[in-house]
Amino acid sequence: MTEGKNIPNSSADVPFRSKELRKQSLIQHTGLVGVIDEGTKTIGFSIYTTPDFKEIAAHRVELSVITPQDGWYEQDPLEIMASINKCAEEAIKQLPEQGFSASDIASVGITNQRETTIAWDAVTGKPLYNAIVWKDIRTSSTVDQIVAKVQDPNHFRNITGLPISTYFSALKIRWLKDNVPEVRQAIRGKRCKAGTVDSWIVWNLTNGALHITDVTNASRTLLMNLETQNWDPVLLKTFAIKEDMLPTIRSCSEIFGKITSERSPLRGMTLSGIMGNQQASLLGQMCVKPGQTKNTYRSGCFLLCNTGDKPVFSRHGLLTTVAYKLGPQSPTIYAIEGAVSVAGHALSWLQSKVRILPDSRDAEKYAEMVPTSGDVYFVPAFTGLYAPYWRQNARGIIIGLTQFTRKNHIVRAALESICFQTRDILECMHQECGYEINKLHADGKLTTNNLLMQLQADTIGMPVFRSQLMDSTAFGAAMCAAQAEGIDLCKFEPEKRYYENVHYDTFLATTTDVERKERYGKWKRAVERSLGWVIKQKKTREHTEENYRMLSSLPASIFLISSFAMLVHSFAATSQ
Ligand SMILES: Nc1ncnc2c1ncn2[C@@H]1O[C@H](COP(=O)(O)OP(=O)(O)O)[C@@H](O)[C@H]1O
Ligand SMILES: O=P(O)(O)OC[C@H](O)CO
Repeated sequence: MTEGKNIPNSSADVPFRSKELRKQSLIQHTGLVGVIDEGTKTIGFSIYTTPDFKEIAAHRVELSVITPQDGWYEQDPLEIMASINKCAEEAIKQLPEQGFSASDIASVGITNQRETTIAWDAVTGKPLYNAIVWKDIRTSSTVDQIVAKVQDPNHFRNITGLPISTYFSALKIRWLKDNVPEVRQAIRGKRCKAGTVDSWIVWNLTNGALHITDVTNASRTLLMNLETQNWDPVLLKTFAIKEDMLPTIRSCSEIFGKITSERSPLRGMTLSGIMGNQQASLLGQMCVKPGQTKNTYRSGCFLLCNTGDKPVFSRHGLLTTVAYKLGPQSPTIYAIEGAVSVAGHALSWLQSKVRILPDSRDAEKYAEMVPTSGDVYFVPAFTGLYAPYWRQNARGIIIGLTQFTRKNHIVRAALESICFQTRDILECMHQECGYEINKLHADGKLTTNNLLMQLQADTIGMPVFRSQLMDSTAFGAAMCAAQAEGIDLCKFEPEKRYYENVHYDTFLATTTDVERKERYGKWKRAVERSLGWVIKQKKTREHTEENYRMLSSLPASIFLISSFAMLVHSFAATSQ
């Protein structure tokens, strides 16, 4: 296990968070709330005052990614827990300086990367395999087979709100079951537990007393029925997943239990919030009315539009998902979502693989050195394209190169690709929901890039409001945990601006309709050329690293046969 490197506490950089302000505002505080923010790249623990939600302490570390093969992304579940403990410990150390101590933390919330799947042994508490990360595409061939058979990638959409895709947890659990002998053995012995990362964290923090997830995370598994908000029997049978492996689905905000792990610096504290990270940032951006839309710019981009208490089902490739349910008796609020798999990740790629960028943070400086992208278009379809295309067979292209193209043009084209992909989704949202989306809330680390924000406004022709509170995700999760019944550190009032010091920077479009239309048209042509590049997916058993030795002991046909069985069942089940 490798421990990630520490990241400086960003709260220190935000001007309004002066020590004086913090001290003045300490007087009326009622309690603190801590948030575990388990992102794909970064894990953090932040501590907020209530009821005004100022971040007074935080620590973040980077999480390693294991990429044994092209398209495979894994993470070490033990590193996830060790990093959470480290972040909590370091953040708590900062409290005395603010006049607080760990005992002032009245409640803890969790927000996490969604879909990423872990299986573990309930007896030993040990993971049975690495976490399979959301963007991993090892199950592509299974998806292709299912889609070919049912003739429709949207076969389960009316139940789950999701298309059949490698993105979601069901296929990952199924892969673990079919390919990891330890998982099969644990299933036979009724010792196997599986779930998204929130479930793994809760299991560890409570010494195995709780195996739960919340409705936002569950809605990303391709196993939850959006209407009943329970595991759907048809889907469980289709993927041959036993319900006893899975966590119980709870609301996002209620007292779940106490943290009891002796390894956790949070021991003794109450766990009262769980939310998928993109839903948490929707709440953190206060997008609580139908039509309000946010985009979080991180490794990927995630656009969510609140659709109120009715799910809106997409005809154009968007996902229908649970936005939040702030208590067992509270209404379920839904959202429609478009996910971009590669956003900031394209910059990381230019930095670490192509090496034309010293650091992702230099992207703005590099791109500003040229006035345009020189008609270069970059479609970063490294693992296919998500919404609205949902094409696994797309691959990345950089097109429009001439002898005058410089690395700066490519960096600028990478930034523009983030903006174009965002526009693709916004156009869909407009068509699906009929809402007049006329502004976009932006957050996430990448939004520090002013040029990106300006290019975004110029690409969509509407204002972009960048929250100065870069971390809307943790803020949303903090509100969620703090408002739980029995914790009552705040009352969730959508009209109220909890963060009175939060300001937005506004970026207004400077382009004409004609310019936008022309450039977007070229983007669409570039996307066209990226589609269908992969003619045949690699077989899942073509593995290269020692980690996968267990695969080689498998009869080659097991996965295919079992996939076929799934299909037969799926047909039978869904045609009833
Ligand atoms: N200051 C910055 N300027 C530009 N890009 C950044 C900056 N910081 C991070 N990024 C990009 O954002 C992505 C990581 O965002 P982060 O929020 O840490 O991760 P994740 O989404 O994986 O949890 C990286 O791919 C990186 O390229
Ligand atoms: O950790 P992030 O910001 O990359 O978010 C990942 C998403 O939750 C995946 O659906």
